[in-house]
Amino acid sequence: RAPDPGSDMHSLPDSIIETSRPVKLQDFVAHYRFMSADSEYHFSEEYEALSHVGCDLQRNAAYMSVNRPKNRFTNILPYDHSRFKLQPTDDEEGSDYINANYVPGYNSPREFIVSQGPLLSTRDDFWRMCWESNSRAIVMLTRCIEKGREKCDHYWPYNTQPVRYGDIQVTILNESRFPDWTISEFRVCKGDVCRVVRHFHFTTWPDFGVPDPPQTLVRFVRAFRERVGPDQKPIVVHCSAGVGRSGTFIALDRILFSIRTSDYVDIFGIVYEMRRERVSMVQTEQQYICIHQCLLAVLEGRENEHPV
Ligand SMILES: CNC(=O)[C@H](Cc1ccc(NS(=O)(=O)O)cc1)NC(=O)[C@H](Cc1ccc(O)cc1)NC(=O)OC(C)(C)C
Repeated sequence: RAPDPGSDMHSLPDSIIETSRPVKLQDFVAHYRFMSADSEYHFSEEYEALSHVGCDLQRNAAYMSVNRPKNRFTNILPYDHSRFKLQPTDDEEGSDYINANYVPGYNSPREFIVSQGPLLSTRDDFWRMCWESNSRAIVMLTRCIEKGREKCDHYWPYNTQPVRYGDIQVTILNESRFPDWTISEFRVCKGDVCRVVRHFHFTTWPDFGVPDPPQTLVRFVRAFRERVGPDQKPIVVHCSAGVGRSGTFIALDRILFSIRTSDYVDIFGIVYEMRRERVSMVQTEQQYICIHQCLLAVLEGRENEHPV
């Protein structure tokens, strides 16, 4: 049973810290109705039961004075045990640091590298992370500017002219614009070695909010997976802080894989596992409910439904 909200989980033996709440798929519609009743009371209780996950984990690298300016937000800091480490440059303290963590997916315990939206001062590090991890896909879930505030640096070229980010040169090869996302291919080169990296940019997901309608997110994940197979990893995922929208996207991706082979779905367990690797993954209760609404739409055959 989950500890009562507000209790100090450090003092609880692992044996009673709840880590999963599987639901039989054939019961999912009834489960959703139960959780939504009484102003979503049971969704609130379940989401609150996740609130302390990860609070025992260390973030020492993030707190180093040389690294603090590399963090976009003071409260979104990567755990030491799962953080992505850049290849350090000789004796430069903090040169291995970027605000990013490995996060498990359906296909691998390190399927995703989840990061904050690059800052102008860290975008060279971001490209170094993409290169050193050999990632061939970047999922971006925020706009660069939202309501007049910078949420993410424009870390890729504005046109087809090549741009250098440290030792990495990026050139846009092509761009396909859709109503809710843009899919581009970049040529990414380091010295004479070049790769193609695909960029999946969801452009209509408000910060702290949910896609409207939720099916839009299902269709985005489908469009992404039509182009990126289960063997292609790691996949870099970011939004602005790299927790709310990024966690919601990864949770849905895992669920859409799992329902192909399992009679059960464990949304609580998926979010629990992600939060052991990166703080606040799925950052609002409405995002947690949105994951359920996406699955409901899929199970009821409504994923391609468009609002009238
Ligand atoms: C609720 N807002 C936040 O937690 C954001 C970080 C954040 C998280 C998630 C998202 N959404 S996203 O992950 O989907 O991009 C955006 C921003 N944090 C800040 O704005 C923090 C303040 C804060 C808010 C809430 C909290 O519990 C602790 C500290 N401010 C902050 O870091 O100020 C700077 C940018 C001037 C250094």
